[in-house]
Amino acid sequence: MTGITTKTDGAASTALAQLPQVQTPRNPGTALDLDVVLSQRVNTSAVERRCATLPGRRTVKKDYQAAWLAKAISCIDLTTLAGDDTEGRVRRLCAKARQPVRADLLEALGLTGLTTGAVCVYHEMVPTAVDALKGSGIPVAAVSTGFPAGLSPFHLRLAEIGESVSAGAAEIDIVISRRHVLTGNWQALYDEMKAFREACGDARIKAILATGELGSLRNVARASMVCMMAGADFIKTSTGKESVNATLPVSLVMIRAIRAYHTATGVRVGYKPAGGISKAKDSLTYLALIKEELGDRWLQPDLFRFGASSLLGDIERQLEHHVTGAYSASWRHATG
Ligand SMILES: O=C[C@H](O)COP(=O)(O)O
Repeated sequence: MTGITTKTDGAASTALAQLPQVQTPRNPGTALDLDVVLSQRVNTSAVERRCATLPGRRTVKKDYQAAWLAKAISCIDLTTLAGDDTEGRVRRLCAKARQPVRADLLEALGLTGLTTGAVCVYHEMVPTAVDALKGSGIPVAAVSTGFPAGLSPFHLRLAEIGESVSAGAAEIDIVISRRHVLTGNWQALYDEMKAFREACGDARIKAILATGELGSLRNVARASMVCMMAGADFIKTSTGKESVNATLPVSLVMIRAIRAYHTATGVRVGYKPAGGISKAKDSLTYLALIKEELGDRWLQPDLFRFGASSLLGDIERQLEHHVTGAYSASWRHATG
């Protein structure tokens, strides 16, 4: 991905939009340390209190908001994961990933080089996406391992990863076995995650925890830690198919696990909230949370992504409002 430049005024907007595009080293993982895993505890009411104040307290306005929204776009894994996906739909999505905002709005904002962070599809659509994104530098992410339930035979889940990597996917979003978390079988979760990581080879691996199915925030914290110890490059909340997907409390717990892992190992693991994030305002809240809890280094696409199918359309509407002062109907902004 190329660097983003923007004409919007202000040091903060410049700092946000122009941090150098880098690629963090991969997470080599550690041995499974059950003492550390079992020491993960969550004060649920404190987490809820912190999250309740966040959306109202943190608002950015005018040019700063435009710069933050451009930042959000650069961190979107633009996603289509539907049973009726076609090559045509995936090609339209990829065109949108290459140019996420209408040309006249980009021109007015003085934005150049803006793309989404990746395009995320099912395995069958990987070759189409790879072809459509050729030369753009935008990676293709494939959901894998029997997504979304993760209940297909283990050897097939490993083979699926290999197939997607061979087809050109640079990122693999795996789903963990929720039952290993629900039964406290941390060794099984670690072994599974490690095997998935090995099957990925050079492709970056995102571990989808499906947090809405893990029963408690404590389980979310422990599963996050085990997946990072087993070498996850990213931890991701949800498939988008659970009845509860990304939430701020779950995000705070996962982000703090990432911070603890970084403190212990020096390794930066990425974070991807996914599922149900469709409003520009919500994207700003997530960016503020990351900035406050992890710092600016995590506000780069190599360490932060939104998994979202419809967020981009709302961000584009907000950017149009920023430029013209008027809101247009959502159908005027093609989202693929
Ligand atoms: O990983 C991405 C999610 O499946 C997208 O969910 P969404 O359609 O609710 O944005």
